[in-house]
This record gives sequence, structure tokens and C-alpha cells, in this order.
Amino acid sequence: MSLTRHLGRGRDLARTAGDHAADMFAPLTLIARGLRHHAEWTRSRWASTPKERRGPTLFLTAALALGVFLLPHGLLFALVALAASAAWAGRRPKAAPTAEPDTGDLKLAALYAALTPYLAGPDDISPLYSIDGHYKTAFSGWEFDADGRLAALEVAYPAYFTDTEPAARARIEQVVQGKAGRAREYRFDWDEESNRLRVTALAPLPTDIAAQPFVTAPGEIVLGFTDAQGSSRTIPVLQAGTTAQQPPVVWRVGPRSAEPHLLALGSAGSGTSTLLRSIALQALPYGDLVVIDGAGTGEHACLVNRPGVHTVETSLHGAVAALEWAAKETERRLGLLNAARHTGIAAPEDTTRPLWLLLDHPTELSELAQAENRPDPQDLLEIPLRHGRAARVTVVVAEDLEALDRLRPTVRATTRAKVVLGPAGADLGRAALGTALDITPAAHTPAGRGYARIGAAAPVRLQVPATVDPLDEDAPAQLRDAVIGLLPHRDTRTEAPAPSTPAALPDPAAAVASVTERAEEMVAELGADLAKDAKGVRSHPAR
Ligand SMILES: Nc1ncnc2c1ncn2[C@@H]1O[C@H](COP(=O)(O)OP(=O)(O)OP(=O)(O)O)[C@@H](O)[C@H]1O
Repeated sequence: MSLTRHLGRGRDLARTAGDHAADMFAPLTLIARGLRHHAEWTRSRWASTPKERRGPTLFLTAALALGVFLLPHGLLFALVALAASAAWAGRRPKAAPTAEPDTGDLKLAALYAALTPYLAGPDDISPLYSIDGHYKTAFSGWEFDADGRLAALEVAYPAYFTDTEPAARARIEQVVQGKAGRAREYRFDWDEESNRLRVTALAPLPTDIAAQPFVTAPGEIVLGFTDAQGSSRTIPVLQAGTTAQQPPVVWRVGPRSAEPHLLALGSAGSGTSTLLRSIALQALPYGDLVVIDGAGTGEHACLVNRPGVHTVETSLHGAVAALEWAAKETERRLGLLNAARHTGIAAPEDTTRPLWLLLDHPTELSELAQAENRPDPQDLLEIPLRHGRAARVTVVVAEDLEALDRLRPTVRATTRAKVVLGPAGADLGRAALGTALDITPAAHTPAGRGYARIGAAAPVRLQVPATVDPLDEDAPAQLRDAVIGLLPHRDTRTEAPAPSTPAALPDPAAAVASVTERAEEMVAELGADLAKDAKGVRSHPAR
């Protein structure tokens, strides 16, 4: 007989002996389990018995035990009864703890199943995603919030998934948002190098910040507020009666700004006019405004006749006149600034005072202009848009998202600060911001909610401060008062107001001539060798 057979027989014998022993000791095990159960029951009853009743209970038990003991064969009967009841109690298998269905487990399994059709490869030998697979093979980390909602998730995906294609990404993002809850926004961080996707649910942005003076440097405009990731600083703001630190989305304007003009797009009622009003209130203490309300809804009527507001136009005729003046004013400023730069003298004060052209729904006027065969207001914006940065002229255009195609290429190309408000589909959002969003918007967004992109930076979330129309009687009185408090009055201007009507401003050619004259005088004083430079000033026409 070979050694292997010996070993095999030995194993069989040992297994048989073990089985016999288990059978033999089974009743004892049963009784022991029952006794343990009885002991636990007794302990819990004792613990739940009030202290004052413990003495009598103990006394009654001892009396019963003594009675049983004194009975003929009482002890024997008691032991048999105890063993029988222990055997009965021990017979019942210990009730498995009723496992609460883990909702997190169910949610992750559902998400895994939903992702499988998009991420499974039919020819994959060891697939991360398969019909009978488990989510733990693909999900490497997850977090749930206090309400049991998915807060963060890290997902691995196969290398063959086309993660560079926006459409493929969008499909996965839609599935994740659908399963994790459409009421929230999610940030999708695609790590293409390691084939991992990190999903983070984003907390809603505060909607209770009203219009107020913001702590910023001149030339900085607070477009709204974002999350900590979207801003490098915080500013103090009055919020719900207290001062809180909030991260602002700041847009810098002026000659050193790489994004001197802004385009705000949004669906109807999403809050683009409110954003324009918020910008106007922040710009007014340091600059002058020309407002064109193309929709003619009178939403900017609160600015009429305010110091620093040249005009608020709602008609095509008025808009064309104001924009023609703005184009000439841009040229006048450029001419004076160029001349001042050549001669080394300080530029006249009225050339350095910021001028803001705020246009709400200009495409409506463009259509009207086309029908009436009049100059298109958008064409008149060309000079301020192209040369506004040097001339301290800033253009802000607010338009309906649907009218994006009706905006002139110059307007779209030169407005390098972008805002999109309200629900925008992935394609429209990308067209408006010039890049794909790595955040999927929530199904319902409050007014003034959207995304901002300053230049080539990544888009950030944005909530515009509640800057309601003070003439809107439906708006809360508190919010209206906040705006009224910020509207300038004659005695609250921080700087001398610029001429109140466009016609009152000096003629650009005359102004250039006067600076040239002053330059010539200086040149004469400084000597003959500077005379050449003086001729140079004359030969530079105002562009
Ligand atoms: N940031 C905000 N906070 C609170 N309410 C806002 C905000 N933005 C807009 N609203 C409110 O939403 C409504 C619509 O706002 P608004 O008129 O600015 O939208 P819009 O995009 O200009 O709409 P439309 O294009 O139809 O003119 C108004 O009642 C306004 O008070």
C-alpha cells in the first residue's frame, strides 16, 4: 500500500471520528447553548428590574428554590426541567441579526449596473465592468453624506474607454448624475493618465447675498460668489445679518486687464439683467455709464438721471446715437492718451475715467436695425471693443443664450470674460464659455446661478448677488432697499462727474489739437532736438 493511500485513509478515519464526536456531543452543545441563552435572559431581567424590587425578587426566587429542594425528587425534576428547557432554547438557531439593507450598497450596485453598458468591453478578458460583476472591482472609494446621498466617488474605467471625447464623457456624467441625484451639481475630474474618474457632489452656493459695497480694489468687479475651489481669496460680506467670508469671482478691468470686456449669456429669467445691474452699481463710484436696454423692459430705469450715467437708451434711435458717441469718445480718448504718452505729460483726467457701455439684449436692436436699414448697434461696438482697453472703455453685453449665433464675431471674440447663467445644455454651455464644463448643473437652479470663465482660466461656479430692480414691486423690500442704497446721488459721488450728456463732451479732433498744441509748447521749451518728436505727435492721427 502506497504512502498516499495510507495518508488518504488516515484522513478519512480522522474525518469519521470527528463526525462521530460531533454527533456525540451535539446534545451537550445544545444544552450548553440553551443554558447560555437562559443566563443571558436572567442577566437582562435582573438589569431591567428596578433596584427596590430586586430584594423581594431574590427572596421569592430563593423561597421557590428551597420549596423545590424540599419536594421529594424536587432537585432531580428541577434539573431535568432545566436541561429540557435549555435543550429547547438551544435548539433554535441563533437568530441572524436582521441585516438592514445597506442603502449605500444598493446605490453603488445600481450605479455600477448603470455604468456597465457604457464601460464594459465584450472582448475584455478580465473586465472591470460586467453584468455579473461587483461594484468593488471598479469603485475604489466612496463617501455618503449625513442624508445617505453619494458625496464622493472614485471610479476606475478601462483604458479603451474614449475619455478624450466630450460626448463619451457626457454620457457617463449623465448616468452618474442620474443615479446620484439630479438635485445637486457634480464635479467630474477625469484623470486620463490613470483611467480614473473622481466625482464630487458640490454644496449649493449661497443665494442670500444681496447687493452691497464689496471690499475690492478699484477696477475689480465682483461678478458673484463661488466655492472655495473657484477663488483664491475671500472677502467679507453681509449675509443673513452677519458678516461672513465668501470666495468672490473677481473680474479685473482696465488697461492691464487681459479680459477687458464681458459677455453674459443666459436663458430667459436667469438673471443676466440683474448681473448687469450689479456691475453698474459697482462701476458707478469710479466711472461713467452708457446703458442700452435692447429688450426695452425698463429694467435699468433705476439708473436714469443718476450722476455718472450718461444715458439709458431703450430705442434703436437712442442706442445708435449713444453708441456712435461712444465710438467717437473711444477715438478721442485714444488720441489724447497717445498724444500724452508721446509728450510725456499726464493724460487729461476725463480720458482716464472709466467709461462703461452696458448692453442688455443688443441682438433685438440689431434685428430692428436690419429691418429699418439703419446702422447695427453691434457694428458700432467695434471700436470700443477693439480699442477700449487702452481707452478705459469697458463693454458688457448681456444676451439670451439662444441668440448666441446672432452676436457679431467681434463681440464674441473680444469679450474674453464670459458668464453663462441658468440651465445651459452641454453644447450651448461649451459654445458660450469656449470650453467644456467639468461640472454638471443641477436640474433646478436659482436665479443668478451659473458659471464664469475669465480669459483662459477654468470655468468656476457663480452665484450673482441678489441685485433686484428697485422699481420691481414684486421684489422683496429689503433687497430693493439694498439696491437703492447703492444708487449714486449727487452728493455721494467720489469723483467729479463727467459731462452728463454726450453732446457736452469736447470734440475729439479739437481735443487732440489742443494736446498737440500743448506738446509743441513743451517741445519749444525743451529745445530744438525735441522738435522732431513734436512733429511725430502731429503725424499721429487719432485712431
Ligand atoms: N442673483 C439673483 N438673486 C435673486 N434673484 C434674482 C437674481 N437674479 C435674478 N433674480 C430675479 O429673477 C428674475 C429675473 O431676473 P432678470 O430680469 O435679471 O433675468 P434676465 O435673464 O434678464 O431675464 P430676461 O432675459 O427675460 O430679461 C427677477 O425677478 C430677478 O429679481
